[in-house]
Amino acid sequence: MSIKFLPPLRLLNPSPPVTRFPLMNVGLSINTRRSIPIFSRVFPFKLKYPGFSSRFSTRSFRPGPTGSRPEFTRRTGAERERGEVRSSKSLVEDEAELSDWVSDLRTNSLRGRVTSEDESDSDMGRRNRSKRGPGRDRDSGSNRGGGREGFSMKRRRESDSDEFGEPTRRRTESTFGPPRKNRGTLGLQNEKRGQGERDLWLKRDDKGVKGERGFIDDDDEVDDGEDERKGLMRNLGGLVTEEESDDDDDDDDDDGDNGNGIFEKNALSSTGLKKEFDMKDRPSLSSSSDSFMSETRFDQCSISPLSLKGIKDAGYEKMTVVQAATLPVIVKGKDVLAKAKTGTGKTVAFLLPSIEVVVKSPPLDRDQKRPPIIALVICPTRELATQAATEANTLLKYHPSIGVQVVIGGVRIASEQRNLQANPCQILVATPGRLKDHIENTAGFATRLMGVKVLVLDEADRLLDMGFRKDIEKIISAIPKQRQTLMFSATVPEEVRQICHVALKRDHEFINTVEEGSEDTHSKVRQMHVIAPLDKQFPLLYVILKDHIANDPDYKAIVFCTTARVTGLVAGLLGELNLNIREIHSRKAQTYRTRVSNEFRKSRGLILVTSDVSARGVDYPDVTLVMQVGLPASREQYIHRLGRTGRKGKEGEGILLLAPWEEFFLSTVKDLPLTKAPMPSIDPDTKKKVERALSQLDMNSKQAAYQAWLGYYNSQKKVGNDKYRLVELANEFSRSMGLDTPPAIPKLVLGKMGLRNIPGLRTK
Ligand SMILES: Nc1ncnc2c1ncn2[C@@H]1O[C@H](COP(=O)(O)OP(=O)(O)OP(=O)(O)O)[C@@H](O)[C@H]1O
Repeated sequence: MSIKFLPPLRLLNPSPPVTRFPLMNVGLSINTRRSIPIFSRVFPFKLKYPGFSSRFSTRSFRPGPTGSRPEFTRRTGAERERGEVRSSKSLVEDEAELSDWVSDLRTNSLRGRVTSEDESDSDMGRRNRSKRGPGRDRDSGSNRGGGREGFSMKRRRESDSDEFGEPTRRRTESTFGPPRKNRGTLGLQNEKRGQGERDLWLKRDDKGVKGERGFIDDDDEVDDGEDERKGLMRNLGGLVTEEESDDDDDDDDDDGDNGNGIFEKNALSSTGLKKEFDMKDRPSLSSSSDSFMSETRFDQCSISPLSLKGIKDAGYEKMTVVQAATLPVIVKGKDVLAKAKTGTGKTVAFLLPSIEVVVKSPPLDRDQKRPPIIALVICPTRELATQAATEANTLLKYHPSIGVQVVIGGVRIASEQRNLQANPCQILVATPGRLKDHIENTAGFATRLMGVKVLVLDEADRLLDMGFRKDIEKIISAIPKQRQTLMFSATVPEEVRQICHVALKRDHEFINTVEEGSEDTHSKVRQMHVIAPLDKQFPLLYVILKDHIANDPDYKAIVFCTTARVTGLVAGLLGELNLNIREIHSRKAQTYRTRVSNEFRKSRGLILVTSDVSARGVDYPDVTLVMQVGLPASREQYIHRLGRTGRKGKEGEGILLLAPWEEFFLSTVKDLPLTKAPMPSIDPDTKKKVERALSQLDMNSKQAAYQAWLGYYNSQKKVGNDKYRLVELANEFSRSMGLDTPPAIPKLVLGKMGLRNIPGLRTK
């Protein structure tokens, strides 16, 4: 048996010294049976599937090899200064604050505080807002984390009107010559894409999700500022925590298990250390090295017969690579941090074992006043949460006694409360802000959460970034420590590895299905960049989209923009240019977002113009092109956005449109096969057409876009550091919208941005 070890560099890659995570120290006595070391050293991962490392690696994080108190490394003052490893500090800064929060919950929950069913969401929202102070709200839509939308202090309600009416599909001529089949947008090979994908947007009316509409009321729009939080991730380097959860770590180290078929050898030895893995034990992969499918069938794993029936009905026979790699480990009860490329079936990978935990739990007693929630799935966006709940319902087809519900921002909390009471569920899918609202305001909810046995953080790196982490910490403090935690993402930057102890046990497995030396993106997705000054970008966007449409009548494109307001502007422009577009961003009502999302899922011949609310996880089948206009907030965000195409091993195309001064971004993705595209030409007619369309756009939308643009780039260190240059660039953007004079910005907003008295800005 040949055993491959990972390169020494990686073996010498311990996490930073970690201290006891203060959150875990607060009044939750439940299931805490042992004291936890104050410091622990996270040991290098172990290769779990030797010889298989080229396909995926798995790392086990453990205390010292002898089980002794782990060592820790002291940091020098200089290191601290550089912020390489910051001293252990929760984002919930005051430990006492968190402690009070939790004990308050307990008291209220035990008292059975009743929230009036008539209490409107807005009332509650107001109350919460005032409690949290301005700028603290999340799912209820405050502007947080640096004012991605120009620091507007107040969110506006938006009507739920469809601005674009019926599709206006029009065949257009290709800028690069006559319409060509089998040619990419920018002249590259473009084969016909697979058709007839199963429509996964199944609805089950007998379950909590009831499609989307069942839970979504019409009249309350609040946006959760998802856009506004992006971009913070990159700053995590300076905010890395050393804290560690103080979970027990040996209970899960059970000695192998009984019936996990092919994965039997993956058992842990009685010492808690892994046995080496034999090549023949690894899940075999389908013949194509690029395939996301494995050769392992679901029935080869210890899954309940009813779940297997559900899987079969869903059309799944074999596991995807990430499912085959994680399922056996998860069903043994281990905590798992898993990395797998976009569109490769991570949702099923965490839902299926979570369902199995519910199956093994005592059945729900309908008369129980506060039936426990057993599996808690947290997703960063509403669309993603709804999608995960829908997938759960698909898998639960033959488990009529297991219920799923979703709680997300933008929906009346009172209606969610009614549903939670009327249809007790064992699986809850939630966005963080709304979940926290329920913990604080829904009678008996905190008690129900004490039944959680599995916590899932989907898009884990996102949920642990600064925009969400504080809420996640609070949520974690409200559920039992003795639980299994699963974290999944297509991107797991080192910073996240270092702070994952916020949620995971020390002995968790890191299962990385991205082949060693391979990119984080799919080889079947052609990636190109176009560098052009701002004044050329709108015409270029139009030309590229038109060319794509001409090449592929079955096109389905997504255009990502930097902020919600810029998205609104671009959507307006492309609509004015008679392209068949829809728009989704956080400034749109949730009902509208849901409707558009569903429509786009089913459609062809449509362009979705969106902010980063659609960047992660959303599974739109057969997207042919992903365009990213302007600086992506981070390398991770670039990868997730691109991942909306090329799902399930299909082909796709990605084009990144940057200004020359944004070219520095390319260095952050230089390991990805991103090539320079031939510069499309803009004929004078096209130029005029775009100018005319711009002139038709509402001034308010231009003003809002300008302010948002300024806010976004101000928050991007590389651009925002030089305020003078930033303002010059913003005014260039303003001119690109056809404005001779840049719009005025309220003084207060400029003050918040740190841009007062910068020449070139107009104030009001
Ligand atoms: N075993 C399977 N066989 C075939 N298709 C599958 C299987 N498991 C999942 N899928 C399908 O694969 C697609 C992508 O799955 P999913 O959305 O979970 O990907 P993901 O890895 O979570 O992507 P992202 O990183 O973008 O969130 C979905 O349409 C899903 O139904």
